[in-house]
Amino acid sequence: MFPKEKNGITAAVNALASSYESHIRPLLDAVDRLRHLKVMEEGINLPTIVVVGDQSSGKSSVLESLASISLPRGQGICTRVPLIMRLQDDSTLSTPVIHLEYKDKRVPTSESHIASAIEIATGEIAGSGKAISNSPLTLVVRKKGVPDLTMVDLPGITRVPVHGQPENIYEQIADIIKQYIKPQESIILNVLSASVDFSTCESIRMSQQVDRNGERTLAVVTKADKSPEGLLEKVTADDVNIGLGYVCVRNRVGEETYEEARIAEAELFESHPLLRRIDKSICGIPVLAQRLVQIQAQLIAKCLPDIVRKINVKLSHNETELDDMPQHLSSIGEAMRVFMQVLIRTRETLRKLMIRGEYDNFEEEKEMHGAARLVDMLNQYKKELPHDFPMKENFLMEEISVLEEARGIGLSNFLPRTAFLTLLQRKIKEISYTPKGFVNKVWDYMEGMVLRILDKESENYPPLQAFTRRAARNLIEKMRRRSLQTVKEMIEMEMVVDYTSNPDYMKAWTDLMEQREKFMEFLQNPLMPMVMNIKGVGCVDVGHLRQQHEGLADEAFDLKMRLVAYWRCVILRLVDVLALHVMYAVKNLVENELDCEVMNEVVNGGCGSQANGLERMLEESPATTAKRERLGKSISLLMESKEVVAKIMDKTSINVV
Ligand SMILES: Nc1nc2c(ncn2[C@@H]2O[C@H](COP(=O)(O)OP(=O)(O)OP(=O)(O)O)[C@@H](O)[C@H]2O)c(=O)[nH]1
Repeated sequence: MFPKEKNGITAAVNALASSYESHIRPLLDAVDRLRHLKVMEEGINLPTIVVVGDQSSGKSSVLESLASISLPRGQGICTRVPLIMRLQDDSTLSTPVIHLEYKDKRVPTSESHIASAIEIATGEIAGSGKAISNSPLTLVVRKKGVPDLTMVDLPGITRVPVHGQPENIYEQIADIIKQYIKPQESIILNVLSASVDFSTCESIRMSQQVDRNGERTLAVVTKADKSPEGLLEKVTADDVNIGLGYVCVRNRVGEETYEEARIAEAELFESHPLLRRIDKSICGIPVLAQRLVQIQAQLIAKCLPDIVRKINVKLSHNETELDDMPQHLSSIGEAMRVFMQVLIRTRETLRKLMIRGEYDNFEEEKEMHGAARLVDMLNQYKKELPHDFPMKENFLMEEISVLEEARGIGLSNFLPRTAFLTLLQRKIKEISYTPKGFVNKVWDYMEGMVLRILDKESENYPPLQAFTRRAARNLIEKMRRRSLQTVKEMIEMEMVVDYTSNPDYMKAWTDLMEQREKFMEFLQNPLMPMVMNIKGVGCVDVGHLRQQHEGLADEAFDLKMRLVAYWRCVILRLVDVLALHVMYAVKNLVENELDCEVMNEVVNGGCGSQANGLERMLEESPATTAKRERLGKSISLLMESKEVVAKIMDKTSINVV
């Protein structure tokens, strides 16, 4: 499929270029355009050939050989920033056109100045000295006969910091390398010196961490001229699991020209007694160039559909996020419109939750099921109220002592009303804390509900929230006070007036009084048991009434039966009236009062020098502005990227599956 090696790199690459120009070039241009657009900052990885290797393994020399240009080279750390090297074959050029791109700058340079230009640029990015940086430097070389390749050269891995290097240099370099080799879209070009045992190479250890089976790793063995012994055995044994295979090379040595270097390399693998035994299909820079061009084309074709998908997903995600962001308000009119929407939505949500019992948006949040929670609170309140007339002392003793104190001169068969009222008041006082507790509970709950809904509906406008929260709290306090006043009046009315039109009262009393005769018989007949089961009261001991209180017992029994019958009406009234009051107040709050209170606070709240709520809504928080800008930038970048990829998809036969 690929042309066989002819006389050196130029011939081979020319042949490649003519057969693949129409396919590889546009794909490469598209990927480079995406790289230039910094689409990787959006979390979209691009197909990349990443050059890694231990320090001084010969990475830069390999790149130099491929490009036939001089890069900074030597002992110690030379590559201090990721160097993206873009080689473009341009047969129309008689002299190469070279430039560097970094920090939004484009710096033209020439073949003879390239090394120093890179050193200057590296210094600007990473600072002078030996420090390293993660910001890349791009080198674009347009030259006749170079392979169309884009590769990233990374700083060499060093365990021991040399003088002037930070203590954590290893971690810093390892982090950069991992970031580049981790994505599945990266091909790892692992540069190994023939003079070392491959299994001890740090770069092998690192690439194995991200590419266990070596499927994405190609090894280039340099310095074949310096250490030819055992090289054939090493690449044949493949102890370090290199999936894409090995290519052995000899780079330029000393002041050789690139032409001289290629001739020397060809001779070396042709005539050296140890090296000539190595298969020619894995020897020399021209072979490496062919392999890389082939791998790169396959990689791009494989990755492009996924890149398109990722761009689309990211784009629609960012567009939705931007759409969901609060609208930037520029006039009071706009602020008013948005505020009214907040009010309307709040009212509708509360209406559903508190009145209609529709919980569609809060299905899982039981505490938000307002109408049902109000019923729970009412049931609990009902349970806490004593349904039977409370009795503390022995049966009828309290009634007898009250009757004794209420005696006056008059006919003895009239039951004194004051005795009835005294006992009633006493018992109502005892239970008065229960209705108070109930209304407090209701308004505590309502405060939580109203604040939560208001906060949710106005979450995009934090300055508005301060006003709406204040209004809601004030209103709930007002409603709470009103309810407590209602409870107070209700209790007072029960204490001063004994009245009911409920026919159940007379029916119940008559029913209870039918036990009177039997009760008197229990008192008068010493043979009867001491304990009697009285309807409405339960099993009671009556022995203490036999000797001393027989005279008043009959009257006290009647009084007790009236209280028992009436108590049921009182409890019913305390429950019913308060239930109606609470439901009415909640409905009123939702339908009318909340709107008025919030509106008043927002429009008139910030008196004097302070801005009112609507004016405050016009102020956007710096975080929101920054987010809006970031999303806007990201969307235009992704749209541009999408266009770049769409064009290339049209030109080639690659489809998104
Ligand atoms: N004889 C010989 N020397 C080589 C070969 N390849 C590289 N060298 C020499 O090895 C030294 C290190 O090479 P570089 O290309 O700078 O190594 P590097 O991996 O880029 O170095 P750092 O970026 O500093 O990690 C240089 O002096 C090169 O001239 C080769 O194939 N044969």
